[in-house]
Amino acid sequence: MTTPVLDVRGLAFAYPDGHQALFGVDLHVHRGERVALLGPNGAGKTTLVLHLNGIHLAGAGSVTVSGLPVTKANIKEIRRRVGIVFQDPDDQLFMGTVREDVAFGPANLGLRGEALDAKVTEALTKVGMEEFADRPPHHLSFGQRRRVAVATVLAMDPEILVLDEPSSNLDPASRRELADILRDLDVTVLMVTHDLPYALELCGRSVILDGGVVAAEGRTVDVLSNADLMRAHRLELPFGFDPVAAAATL
Ligand SMILES: Nc1ncnc2c1ncn2[C@@H]1O[C@H](COP(=O)(O)OP(=O)(O)OP(=O)(O)O)[C@@H](O)[C@H]1O
Repeated sequence: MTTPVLDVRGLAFAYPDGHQALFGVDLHVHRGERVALLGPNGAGKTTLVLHLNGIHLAGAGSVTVSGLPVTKANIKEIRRRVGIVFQDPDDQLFMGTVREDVAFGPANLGLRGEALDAKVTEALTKVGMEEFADRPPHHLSFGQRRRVAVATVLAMDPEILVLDEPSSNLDPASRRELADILRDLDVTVLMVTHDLPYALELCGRSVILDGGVVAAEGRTVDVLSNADLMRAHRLELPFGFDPVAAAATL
């Protein structure tokens, strides 16, 4: 087996108020995989994600991205390798135009001129937003802003794309369009989601985090069709949704 792109080992973390959110998490994501991170509210999913690019630093254990440990000293390179798309695109878009927002990261890495323009166009094209390059982000719809947020991260050529609740607040058509975009990207993905059909559609493997530990993992169709496991971790499928039947149509 190759070295995982993302290798989390024994990760434990307590917040400054003493609340322990992670109790020794092991998670491995290999190149080209799309993995869903599932779990009830308060399980520690966001806390884990915030360790992947060094917003939080491990209390115990380690996080390694393509062999490079997430430490203060490596933070710049880690943030190039790990692109996080947060739940609220407004946390990520702060420039006057879409083009400037997408250019911000690669410009910080020293890209200039035509090479920078080409990188911005490439990233916006991947998310179908190239026509909106000169618009102010706050003139876009929520779904369009989420796509631009994805483009700001893709422009950095990340080794792993981490998405926190990518389908939240999207109408059904935007939700489907984003799924089509994500499926076509040639990038390793870790996706936190409560949208279980979305996890099934996009991610071959799912990991359940609960109580700050990995409680189970396996093929998404197997995880979602295990009624006892689902109940134990407060995971609920939409009424009438049959994961085995749905998986057969993918
Ligand atoms: N800044 C903080 N200080 C103290 N405790 C925190 C802080 N942020 C989160 N927590 C606690 O850590 C635990 C894990 O929270 P986290 O946000 O990682 O869960 P989550 O799985 O992402 O939940 P959700 O599905 O609701 O987004 C929770 O008990 C939460 O109350």
